[in-house]
Amino acid sequence: MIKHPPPRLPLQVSSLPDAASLVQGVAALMWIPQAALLAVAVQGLALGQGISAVQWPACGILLLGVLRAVCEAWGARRIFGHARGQLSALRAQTALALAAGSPLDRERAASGRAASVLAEQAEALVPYLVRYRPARWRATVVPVVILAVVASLSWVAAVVLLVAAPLIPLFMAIVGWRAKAASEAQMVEMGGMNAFLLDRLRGLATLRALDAVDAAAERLAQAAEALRERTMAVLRIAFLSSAVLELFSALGVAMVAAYVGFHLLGTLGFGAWGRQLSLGEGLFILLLAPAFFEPLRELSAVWHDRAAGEAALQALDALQRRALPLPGAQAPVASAATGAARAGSAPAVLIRDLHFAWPGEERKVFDGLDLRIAAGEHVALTGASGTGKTALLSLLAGLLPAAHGEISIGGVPLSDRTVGALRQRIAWMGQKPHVFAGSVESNVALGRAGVGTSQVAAAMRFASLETVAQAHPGVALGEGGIGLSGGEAVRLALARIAVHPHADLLLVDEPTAHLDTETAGQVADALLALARGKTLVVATHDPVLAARMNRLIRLDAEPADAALERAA
Ligand SMILES: Nc1ncnc2c1ncn2[C@@H]1O[C@H](COP(=O)(O)OP(=O)(O)OP(=O)(O)O)[C@@H](O)[C@H]1O
Repeated sequence: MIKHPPPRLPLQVSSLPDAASLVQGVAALMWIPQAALLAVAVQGLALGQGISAVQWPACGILLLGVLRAVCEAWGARRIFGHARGQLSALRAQTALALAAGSPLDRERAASGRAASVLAEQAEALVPYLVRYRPARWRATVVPVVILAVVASLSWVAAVVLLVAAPLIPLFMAIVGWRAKAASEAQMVEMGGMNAFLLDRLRGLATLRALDAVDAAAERLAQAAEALRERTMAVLRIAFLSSAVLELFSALGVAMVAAYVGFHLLGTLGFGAWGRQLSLGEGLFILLLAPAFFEPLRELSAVWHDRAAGEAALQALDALQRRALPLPGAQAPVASAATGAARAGSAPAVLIRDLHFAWPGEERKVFDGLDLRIAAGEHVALTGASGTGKTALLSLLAGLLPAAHGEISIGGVPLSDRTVGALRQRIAWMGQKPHVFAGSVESNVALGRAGVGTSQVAAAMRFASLETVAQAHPGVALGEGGIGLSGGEAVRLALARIAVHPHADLLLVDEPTAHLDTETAGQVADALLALARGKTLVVATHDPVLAARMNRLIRLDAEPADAALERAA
């Protein structure tokens, strides 16, 4: 029995400031000595010391300026590199989690949405990590240090800063809640629109044939309009948060300036720990006041990056949710050599007490199914539509996890550990083989290891594909197999199986559906030629194909003992 994987851990980015953020914080604090030197120079000029009062402070300011620029540049480079690394890791983790879901999971994220989240929305993590996180760290450290320095000279100026400062985070928090909700809504809208667009583009032929293009275009226009409104809402909130902050920081600086001015004029003689501030000290406080608010303003400017970054993290996290895991997805992939070593003669297939129900559904597709297929036997799975032929083939191929029961292939029980190696000896042909955009050759080879041009050419000859016009070098097929007829697409799928070197269990789903009698006959001939000496399980409604198999298994047939019971 296939075990379900352990519960997934939520996605996280490391929360501690790294060395680069620390260096950037120190760079921001360098303004304090720079302001002090500037104040000393002005004080010297005021005392009539002339150019000599300016020379050394100017050198100091310049040196500190260069040092600050170097620190900021180094920190920014490091933070950016680190952020890209973290984003790549999160993308890889999400892509792996997506790949670890069964391809038959109905609840899988729509391809358009997954692509939109992985490619576009995930990018929002870079500004979040590069701008918001360091800004948040600077906003917690720099104002505290500046406040302490200002308080050592004037407690009144410190109190003014202290009163103005908490209003900023308070308003930002209020705005931030709205920003997060707006950002999430915008991203959902964008993902939904991408999914819709991709889906409708895939079904364009159907829409065009049934004259439903206008309706789809209208829905798309509505989705674009909704996205525009959501984007404007996010921008409005971003502007609002900046405006709130600018207002409070301007008020704070103005109040400090008013106090320092009146103090120097002697009107407000208190607030400097019982002494009178000098011109230099007053100027120093004045220069520090905007620097006190600077990190908070920076934080406000990047506040919407936080909302977008957290929404992106949640979206990446949501992509990892799955109702149906892919068996063995967590186990290492077995090499072709392992598969070859295990394959000797065609395998027998044994199914014992198999139970399976789709997630969230009461009705069981299989409720204790027992089946035995001998080594090298060719069987046809038949039964009314919906009886579970495709589901059974998928369970045998390890594409679906069984709830209970045992499947063994060539004496090896199918489990998370063995499924990778067993797939090496299974050839699968689904009901709707996917044809990728590209050449016929690349569609046959599918980039599989050990599949060279000679094998591809032989497989194409076998499936009579080399006579197809689209199989000429330099001719590429369109998305979803545009350029191939239905019969040619089936032959392409047969060529894919033919090229598989180790496959000795062929699982084939309705290969002759929708084909004319002659083509269906050719496909059946090719399939039987391919299955010589191999075990073949084919799901079919085609009585002609079924008649050519060794045995027929009706999935909707009543179990023998149940029938006996009823007769009794
Ligand atoms: N991915 C899926 N998620 C949930 N239910 C599914 C899924 N695929 C199929 N089903 C349901 O499972 C049941 C068995 O489907 P399955 O495709 O195995 O039938 P089938 O015998 O192959 O039918 P057909 O002969 O029409 O191809 C059906 O009731 C179908 O609606």
